[in-house]
This record gives sequence, structure tokens and C-alpha cells, in this order.
Amino acid sequence: MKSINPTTTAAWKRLLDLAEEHKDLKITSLLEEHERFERYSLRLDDILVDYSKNKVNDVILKALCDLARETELHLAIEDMFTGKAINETEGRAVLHTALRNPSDRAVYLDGEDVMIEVQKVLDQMKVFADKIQNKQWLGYTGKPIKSLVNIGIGGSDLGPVMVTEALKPYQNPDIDCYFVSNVDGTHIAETLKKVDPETTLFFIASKTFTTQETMTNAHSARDWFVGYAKDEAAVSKHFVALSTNAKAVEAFGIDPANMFSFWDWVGGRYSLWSAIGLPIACTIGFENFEQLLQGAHVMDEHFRHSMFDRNIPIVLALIGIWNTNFLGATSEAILPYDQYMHRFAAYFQQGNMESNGKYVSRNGNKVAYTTGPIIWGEPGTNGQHAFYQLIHQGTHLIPCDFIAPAISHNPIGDHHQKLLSNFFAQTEALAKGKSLEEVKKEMKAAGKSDEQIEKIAPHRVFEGNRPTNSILVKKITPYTLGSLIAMYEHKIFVQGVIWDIFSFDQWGVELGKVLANGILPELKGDEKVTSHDGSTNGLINAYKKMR
Ligand SMILES: O=P(O)(O)OC[C@H]1O[C@](O)(CO)[C@@H](O)[C@@H]1O
Repeated sequence: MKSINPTTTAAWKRLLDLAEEHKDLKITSLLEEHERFERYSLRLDDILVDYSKNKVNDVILKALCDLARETELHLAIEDMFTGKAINETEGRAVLHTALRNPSDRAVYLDGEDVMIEVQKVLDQMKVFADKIQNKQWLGYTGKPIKSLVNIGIGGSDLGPVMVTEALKPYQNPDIDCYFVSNVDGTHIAETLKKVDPETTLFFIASKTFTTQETMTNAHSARDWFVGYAKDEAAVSKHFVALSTNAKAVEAFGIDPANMFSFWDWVGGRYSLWSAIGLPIACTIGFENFEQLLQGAHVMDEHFRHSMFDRNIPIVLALIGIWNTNFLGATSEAILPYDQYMHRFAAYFQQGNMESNGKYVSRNGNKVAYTTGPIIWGEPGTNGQHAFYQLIHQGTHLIPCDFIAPAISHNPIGDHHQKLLSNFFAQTEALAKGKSLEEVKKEMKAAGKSDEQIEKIAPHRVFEGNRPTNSILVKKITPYTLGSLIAMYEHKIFVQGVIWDIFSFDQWGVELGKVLANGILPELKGDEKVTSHDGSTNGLINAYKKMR
């Protein structure tokens, strides 16, 4: 991919001027524009994305689309879908879209149609997931599997956790799914307390099959299991591997027949669509897993073929760039008003920050502009009673994405209407705010003295004019969730292209890993450590005295 510094484009300069010209732009005035909601919202199947409560107008949106054109987004999109090695620092293609592509549409990589292998693994996953769901996969004492334990971290954990949680209503009630990621022994210990070795299946999920946390947990799980089974041969009934590294899987002692493969062109944080999704398929059934893929595919098609200004991921990405690079936002909150989606923000912390948390441009120079935002969030309404204070009255500009289903999986009394009334009210309050005059009038009507009003009123003012996107879906189904995930994936991709960074590597996680490997042997024994800086030596030596 060509390196194009976005700040050298005519569109960027125009956007800087527009930001200055429109610095007093008020969302409330924009909302009065004729048919603003109709013009500033997009739909795809059961998903409605309302971006009307942003500080953007037609002129700004046009300039943002020009920026996408000038940074050659259209070429980058085709490069990704057609298997060009756009992950240049690792020399790899980026083809997670092929994992959810219908099998009769070839996707070529180095002259080979990857769909043949993709379909083979999907068939293998279907057979396996059906056996688990139908109680035909039996443990070493002949009992069906009841507990699934996924051992993985990062992309080999967060996607399956998020999706199985979000799709709990589709879960087979006879199967429980647990996730162990942290190398902290507590994680595996507490999980093993809940499961029975005779009815538990472990997925060792690791693209590389070398990740310290995963391999440590995998060995502990294996030791625990063999301690009960007293038979190494029983491992083949209770351990399967999800990986690209066949050699390491075999060395660990997992039967190659129980290995589900994927490929180096699947990035870890884009891997839930691959064999890494097997725990999802075993939990919600393979047909539902296929629906997840189908929903993502529909978003892929929309993204690849829609005009920039009618393209949901592109519009969201451009608004994000406006907020970040021209209005000064440094973070974005993802706020699902759906308890099942409680890991959605955590999932996109990796998805977004591991992709776009980079300060080196594609030509190797340090960028002179802000790139990936800090992603955070919790489900509403919990967040309202925690951090929304800062979103409403803090000194940071925090653009927020509100996400909610119109139909709840648990329609108890008026819970869902109460939930949604909060969703709608929050976006309205953030846009509108409350003026000093309104506060004073309200306080006067409540019988407050002039002195009280003078003292308290400023604290009760809401500046408003805080941007939000509202993403309303009919219901959280496997299909809709697939589309929503793909929507954010493509948003991240678009922003990476415009920021001129490589979104599909993650060199920034390496240094800490290497240093930890150096420190690990130093923690053995009581000798004083002197090989580091004063603080690190001090901490290690204090630890040795405390233990
Ligand atoms: O699947 P693996 O190879 O165990 O890697 C796990 C995670 O570690 C990382 O490489 C770095 O944290 C992630 O990108 C990845 O999702």
C-alpha cells in the first residue's frame, strides 16, 4: 500500500479550515435541519446507524469523503479483499473476509483459491460441533461433554468470549463454556474447580501455539486432567487445538485429527471467524455460527461496494477522524445497552487499539497527528452511574457509540422500555445539554434562594454539544452480531488507511514479552538482582524478600 501522509492532502487542509470556520457549530442547530435524521442515518438489514448527532454538516462530510479518496481508500479496500500482502511488516495478506465468504466465490492468494481450505475446516468444525451439541463426543469414561474450556489469550480469547456472551440466548442449555486467558494461576484454578474431568473438553486456542500464557495454562490443564484420567491416551478425547502451527500442536501431544487449522493471513484479533470460533459453534450450534458469518459477509459486501457517503463503516470511520484529528478527541466510548454485550467494548479494545495504536507511518516516519483512539466502555445503564459524569461535564471530548436492540431476549415487565428510554435520553442530553438560564429558572421554580442559585447553578449546567452515534438493531441475533462486528472491523481498517499506518501488525506488544522472558529466570533463588535500572532491581529484590 502506498504511503500517503494525510496531512499533505488538499482535503486535510480544507478540513482544518472547516474546523476553524465551524468551531461554534451546535449539534442542536444541526438537528433542526430539514430531514437531518433521514439524511444522516444509514440502514443495512435490521441495523440502523444514526450519525445525525455529530458536529458534521454536508460540507464537512464531503471533505471527509475527499480525504478518503485522496488517501486512496478505494484501492486499499480492493487490496484487502483480493489478498494483497497489505500487512507489509509481516509480509502477509489480510483475508478474514474470506472466512465468511460463500464457498462458491473463489478468493485467490498466490494463485490458489483459499476457499477450498476454508470450506474444509468449516466442514470439520461442523462435524465436531454437531457431535458436541448432540452428545455424541464422549469423554474417557463414556460420558458426553458438558463443559468447554477455551484456553487462549488476546484474539484467541476475546472474540469467542464476547460472542458466546452476546449470544447466550442461543446457547445449548446442557453445555457451559469457560474461558481461561490470564497466566495468573487463579484463572485456571478457579475454572478447574467448576468442571469435571470426565465431561470437560479443552480448546487450546493459539495462532502461534507459543504464547506463554496459553501454553502455561494448557500444560496445567493437561496435568490436572491426566492426574484424574491416569491415562495419557485419554488426552485425545479431551483436548483439541485451534492453531496455525501443526508442529507445535503435535509436540504438545494433541492428536493431529483434533487440530482445527487456520492461516497466517488471519490476524489474531480478526480470528473469531476461523477455527478460533469453534467454541462458539459448539456452544450455540453450527447453524448459528454460520449465521454469524453470513451477517459479517453482508456487511463486507456493503463495505466493498457502497459509495463512500452511504457506506456505514466508512461514514463511522470518517466521523471518528473528524472527532479525533479536527475536534481533539482522544478516546471513544462504546456503550451497548444490552447486558449480553458486556464484553463488546473489551473486544474492540484489542480490535481497535492493537490495530491503530501506532505512531509510525507506512513509510517508517513518525506521524505528526493523532492516530487510534483509546477505546473503552461498559454496558448502559451501569455506565451512567459510574463514568457518564465525565462524558457529560468533564473536560475531555468523548464521542460515544450507543448500541441497543429494539427487542429484548428477556421481555420482563417494562425493563426494556426503561433501558431504551435511558439510551435515547443520554444521546439527547449529550447533544442538547442544559443552559445556565434553564438551570436558574428550574431552581427558582423549586423555591431556591438567590444565594443558593448563584452558588449551585453553574455546577448543574451541561454544555452539551457532545457527539454520539446511535446504533439501533432489531434484535441481537447471530446474524446481526456478525454484521456489527464486521462494521467495526472495517471502520478500524478505513481509519488505519487514512492515518497511513499498518493496522494488521502488533510489534508494540513484543518488548514487554521479551523483557519478561529475561526476568523470569532472575526470579528464581534469593540472589540480589542488579542487571536492571534502579527501580526494576528494587522491585524484583523487594519481591524476593516478601515471598
Ligand atoms: O493466538 P496467539 O498466537 O496465542 O496470540 C494471542 C494474542 O497475542 C498477540 O499476538 C499479542 O498480544 C495478539 O495479537 C494475539 O491475539
